[in-house]
Amino acid sequence: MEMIQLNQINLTYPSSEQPILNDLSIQISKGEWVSLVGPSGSGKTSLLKILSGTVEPTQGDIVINQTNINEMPLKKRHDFLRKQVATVYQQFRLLPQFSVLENVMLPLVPYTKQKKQLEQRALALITEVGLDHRVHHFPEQLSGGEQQRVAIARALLSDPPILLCDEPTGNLDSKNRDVILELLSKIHSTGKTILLATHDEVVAQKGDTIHTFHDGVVHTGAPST
Ligand SMILES: Nc1ncnc2c1ncn2[C@@H]1O[C@H](COP(=O)(O)OP(=O)(O)OP(=O)(O)O)[C@@H](O)[C@H]1O
Repeated sequence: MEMIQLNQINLTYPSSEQPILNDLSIQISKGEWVSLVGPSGSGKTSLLKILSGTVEPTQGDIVINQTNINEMPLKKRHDFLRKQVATVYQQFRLLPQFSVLENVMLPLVPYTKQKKQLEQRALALITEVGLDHRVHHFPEQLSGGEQQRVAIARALLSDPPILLCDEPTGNLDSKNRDVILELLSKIHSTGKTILLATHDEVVAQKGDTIHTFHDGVVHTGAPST
């Protein structure tokens, strides 16, 4: 079953004339792990932003989980995407003044009355990423790899079927990279669909499919075995 369909997506940012994505059409199955590779500036982050609703394409249809999101009013679209998609960033993006537990809980605090249940879920996710001994630490007290594990727990809080990862290991050494890849593999095995942009060949090879971006178009291939 298809989880994501992108039909003839075009993207030109208002401030430039150069199209970033040119008639891009890709289908992604439920549970697929897709690597997005290609030179800097080729549009990988832009595509992830289109899927998280932070950038609107100039043209084209986006169908997520059988729902055409172009046809939705803005607020409904954002509510829908909040449940379907979560993003993990290269820079972790944790809030420094909040503890690990608070960072993981925060995205759903405005939407939840049952704070105790939310806390229990956050604690379970923190344990799942192997950081139960760091629950009350603050981001600056954690290594980069640990911070990224917190960010992954935060992304999983709403149990979204789709995880977007933008260069998630770009700030990590190879040992921490491997820890994050192992964690993502575990998450993938629970049925999540993963789209991961990377410049790291080792990371790209983890995908079931590799989409290579170049000059606004995309070539699709399988990882080498
Ligand atoms: N808000 C914006 N307004 C104008 N141009 C933008 C905007 N965001 C990105 N761009 C441009 O769009 C192009 C694609 O950027 P994008 O970040 O999608 O590339 P990328 O493949 O993810 O690059 P990298 O591998 O360096 O992260 C770049 O030339 C960038 O400068």
